[in-house]
Amino acid sequence: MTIIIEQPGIIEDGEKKVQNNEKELVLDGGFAMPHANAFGHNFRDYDAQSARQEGVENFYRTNHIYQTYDFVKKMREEYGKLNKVEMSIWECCELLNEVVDESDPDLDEPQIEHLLQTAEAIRKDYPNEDWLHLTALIHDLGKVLNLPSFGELPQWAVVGDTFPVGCAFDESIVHHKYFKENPDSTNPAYNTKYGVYSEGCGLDDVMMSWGHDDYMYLVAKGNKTTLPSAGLFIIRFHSFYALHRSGAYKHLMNEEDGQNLKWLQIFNKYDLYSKSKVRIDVEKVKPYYLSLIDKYFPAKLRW
Ligand SMILES: O[C@H]1[C@H](O)[C@@H](O)[C@H](O)[C@@H](O)[C@H]1O
Ligand SMILES: [Fe+2]
Ligand SMILES: [Fe+2]
Repeated sequence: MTIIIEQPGIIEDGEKKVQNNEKELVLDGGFAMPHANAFGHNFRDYDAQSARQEGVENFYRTNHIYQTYDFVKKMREEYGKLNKVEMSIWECCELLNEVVDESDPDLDEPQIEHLLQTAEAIRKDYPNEDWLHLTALIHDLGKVLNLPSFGELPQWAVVGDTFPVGCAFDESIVHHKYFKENPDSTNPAYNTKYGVYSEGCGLDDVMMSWGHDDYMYLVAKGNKTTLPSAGLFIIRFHSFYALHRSGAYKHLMNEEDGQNLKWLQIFNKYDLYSKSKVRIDVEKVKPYYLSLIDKYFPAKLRW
C-alpha cells in the first residue's frame, strides 16, 4: 500500500521513503490513499451535490462574514486566559464525541474515531516520531469550544478551514466569494497583500481566523507542553489549506515556518485521507496514547 506525496522533495525525515521518480515520493507501509470519501465523492469537493453540500456552504458563508481582525483579537484574549475548565487530554478526547462538525464534507463519524484514525495511520508510517502520533491525537481537540462549558461558540467560530486576518483574503480560500460581506474586505488597513504584516515576519505573528486550531495551540503552549515546534505548528495551522495546499501567504513565512511546513504537509495526508468508516478499537490503543500524553503534557491542563 502506498501514499503518494505530490510535492517532490518535501520529506526529509520520513521512514521507509522511496524516491521512485523526480515527481513523486512514495511511502511504503501506509494506508492506501482512497480516491473517494465515505459518501462516494472526491475529498474536499465543496461543490459536489451531496446531502452535506448545502450545510457546508452555509457554514462557510457565515464563517467568512464574521471572522474579522477585531473578532480574532477578542477571542485570543478571552481564551488565552485558560480559565474555563480543568481536565486531562484524554478526558477531552472523550468529550469531543459530543461535537458535530458542520463544515466537513468528508466525515460524519464521532470525532474520537477521526483522532485515532489519523494517529494510527501516521504511527504506522512514522513509528519513531511519537510526538507526531500525539499531535495527531490532539489536533482537533479545540472543537470543544462548541460545548456549553467552553462558551458554546457557534460552528463558524470553531471549525472549518482557517486563514489569516489583517491582510487580504486569498482567492484560494474555499467559497471565497462570501468574504465580500466581511467588513475587513473594505478596510484599507486590512485588505492589502501585507495588511498589518510584513515580508517574512513569521507565522507566529500572524493572526488566524478563530477556531479549534488556534485554541488548541494556546492550550498546549499555556500548559507548557514539551512537544517540538513542528507539533505546535501542525496544531495551529492544520486547517490553513490556503497555505499548505495552495501555497498562498508564503510571503509571511520565515525560515522556521518553512521547515515546519514540511511536517504539516505530511500530517495533512493522514488527517484528510484516513477519514473512513473503518473503526479503531479505542480500548486497545488507549494505553499507548496515555503514555504519550504523560510524556508531553501535565496530568491536568487548564482549558
Ligand atoms: O471541515 C474541516 C474540519 O473542520 C477540520 O477539523 C479542519 O481541520 C479542516 O480544515 C476543515 O476543512
Ligand atoms: Fe481540524
Ligand atoms: Fe482533523
